[in-house]
Amino acid sequence: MGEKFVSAERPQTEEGYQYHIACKPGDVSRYVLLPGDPERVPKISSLWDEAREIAFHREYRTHTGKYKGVPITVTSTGIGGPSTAIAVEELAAIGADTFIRVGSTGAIQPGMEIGDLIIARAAVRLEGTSKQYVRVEYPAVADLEVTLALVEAAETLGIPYHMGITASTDSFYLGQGRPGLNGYFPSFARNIMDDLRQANVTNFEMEAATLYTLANIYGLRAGCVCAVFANRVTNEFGKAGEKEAALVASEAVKILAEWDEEKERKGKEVWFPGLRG
Ligand SMILES: O=P(O)(O)O[C@H]1O[C@H](CO)[C@@H](O)[C@H]1O
Ligand SMILES: O=c1cc[nH]c(=O)[nH]1
Repeated sequence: MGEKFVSAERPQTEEGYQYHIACKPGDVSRYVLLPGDPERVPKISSLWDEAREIAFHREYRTHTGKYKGVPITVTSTGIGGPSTAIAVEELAAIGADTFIRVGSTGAIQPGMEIGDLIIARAAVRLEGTSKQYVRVEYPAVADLEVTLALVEAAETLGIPYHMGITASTDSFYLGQGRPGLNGYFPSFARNIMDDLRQANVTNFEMEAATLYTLANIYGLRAGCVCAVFANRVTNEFGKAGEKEAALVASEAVKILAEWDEEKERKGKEVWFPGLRG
């Protein structure tokens, strides 16, 4: 990428390499999958027709390739809002406009098992990053088309899913109602899981609220599909459902590309089922 940057406000090189993600215009598709874990990047891109590593800088690992003929990118965000906001800022600056978080999560409602998928139509903003962008009343809502494409993808592939509202936190432990070290468990943390469960929130993770908030502010599209690693009702934990989440997200990109083409052909701003054919 080189070491010479042209701006302190938006640090990038003359060729347009972005400071953190180390990618430049032309390196990424408009459709980008966003796992937190960099180790998930090759697992996801191995499901595509072709892929190559573009960059691996800090927590940001990027592969670009094709899934069923559609150009697609995956970039890891690392854990939490701050690094996710950086990924969205820099990816959008080089041409990305549609994001799908492919995460792991903790389910808090009964009937959600390890390995199940949850598609989040909205996120509770329990993180801090989005609050540095816009006031707290602003909605962290998923894009309608991306969410619908995730549903269509799961149905097409025959992969079961739940639809839900995620709560995105800055803390995996206290913030998600887990006791801290040596049993530190103040009352506000003790009650958080039950309060959210009563409000029909389905799961905990740490990035969707930041992603949705920034996407809405900037006129980008975002959605999220997560695999349940933690069952907070039965207190079980297991790493399952990653591949299914990756397949659903990749298939959703193929579907979105078709819908985007259909919208353009018919001069419509929003895709709706009646546009088909
Ligand atoms: O598996 P990823 O996508 O990283 O997502 C979840 O896992 C991490 C916590 O273990 C947080 O980033 C959380 O959102
Ligand atoms: O419980 C969980 C599992 C995965 N990721 C989270 O943020 N929480």
